[in-house]
Amino acid sequence: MTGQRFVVELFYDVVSPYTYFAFEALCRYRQAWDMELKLRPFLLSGLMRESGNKSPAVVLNKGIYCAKDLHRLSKYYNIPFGLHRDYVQWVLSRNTLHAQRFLCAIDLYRPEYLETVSRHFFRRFFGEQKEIMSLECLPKVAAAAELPRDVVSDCLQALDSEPVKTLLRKNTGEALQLSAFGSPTIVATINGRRETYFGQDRLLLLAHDAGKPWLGPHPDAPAKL
Ligand SMILES: N[C@@H](CCC(=O)N[C@@H](CS)C(=O)NCC(=O)O)C(=O)O
Repeated sequence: MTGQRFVVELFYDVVSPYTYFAFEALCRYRQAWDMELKLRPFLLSGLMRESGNKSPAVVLNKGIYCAKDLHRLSKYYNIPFGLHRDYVQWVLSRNTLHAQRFLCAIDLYRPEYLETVSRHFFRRFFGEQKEIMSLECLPKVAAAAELPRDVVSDCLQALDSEPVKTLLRKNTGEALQLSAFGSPTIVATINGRRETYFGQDRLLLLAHDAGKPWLGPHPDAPAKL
């Protein structure tokens, strides 16, 4: 690596369970990798459509496998996790446009809250198994994230505004240009080049390519002797 700051961008949609683990893992690795982590909310349903991909939820055996895989990951990362019994129906019939626009509004107007609000969408959906697709859930997520009231109302009012729509389109379009087809899409700038990785399970490969250590799910925990 050259002397430049190590930058990693996470293109993400809070509908994606694998992305929850990637998000928390990257947040945990900020210090160990001396990394600037840029959160880039995008719309997975739009990306899937534009890239010609389909949700893994439409293949029954993949769905069965993923349910097991995600529970293993929950133990590995020590992150409480579950899927609502209607999860598949929810993700196939609704999208996260409101949630992802809300995150873009926060990124535009109060970016210091983007990480915590993103985390509370994930926690609500996968920790509490409550839906995150409605407009009504936005103030609840914001309250759980302790967002100041004026920020909540400003961001809610901005949901249909051009700057917010433009940012969501920009992030989704940029991911598409980087050959993305799913979430999490992780883009690391290594020796001046932006390299694209798909999946939380590629973090160890990203670490290898960037010359950073992969220290498992808890990089800050003291090593067990
Ligand atoms: N192996 C990946 C799986 C990630 C994954 O399946 N993501 C879903 C959304 S939850 C997706 O976008 N899938 C697109 C695809 O598999 O083509 C990981 O460990 O993160």
